[in-house]
Amino acid sequence: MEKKKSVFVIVGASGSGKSTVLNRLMDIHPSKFGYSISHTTRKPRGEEKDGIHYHFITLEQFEKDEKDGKFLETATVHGNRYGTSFEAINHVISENKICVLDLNIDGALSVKKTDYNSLMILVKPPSFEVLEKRLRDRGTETEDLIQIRLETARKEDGLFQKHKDIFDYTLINDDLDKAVAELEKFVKDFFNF
Ligand SMILES: Nc1ncnc2c1ncn2[C@@H]1O[C@H](COP(=O)(O)OP(=O)(O)OP(=O)(O)O)[C@@H](O)[C@H]1O
Repeated sequence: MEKKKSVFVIVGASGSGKSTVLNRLMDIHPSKFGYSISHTTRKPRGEEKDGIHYHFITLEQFEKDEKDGKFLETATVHGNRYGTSFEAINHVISENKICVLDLNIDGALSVKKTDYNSLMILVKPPSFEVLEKRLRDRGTETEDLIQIRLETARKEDGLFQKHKDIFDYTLINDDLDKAVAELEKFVKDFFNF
């Protein structure tokens, strides 16, 4: 029997607009999608609650879970560990929702190796110039960080090109309304709703 389609993977450079298009799509179809709750070794900030924003765990626990194969993918950001567990993904699926995963290329390749039946979308800005402008206008990063993100985006672009076969579709995020409409159509066709 064909495995149920249940995972929606979105990949793209920082600033390509992944969160923006996803949020729009989830606003249009609020009950269809769910984010898996990640595990992290970093400390909760402000109002963050364990089991809601993240599963906050110790480094020891993280390393044990990693060794036990509990994570689909892990990453280290600013010295903190982050991981997406199979359990967290399966929890979303058990609620009859499509599990949305915002991943880097390694994470996407990991999903490909599982037996999740997934839709893989690559989001691209229309050009590096536009990407630079959007990162700058977003106003969330210092100039140094913008330069680092742009350099990363150029490197990542090579990797996306190398692994282009894993993607079902490349969404060029130029005009936002058009990009969201295009994505919505593709997602509805794939997940059949
Ligand atoms: N089609 C678009 N037209 C104009 N601006 C856009 C468009 N899509 C996204 N943006 C803007 O570009 C900026 C980057 O978008 P967003 O934060 O969604 O990127 P992201 O890929 O999720 O980045 P990160 O990986 O860093 O979280 C935001 O300020 C957003 O409002």
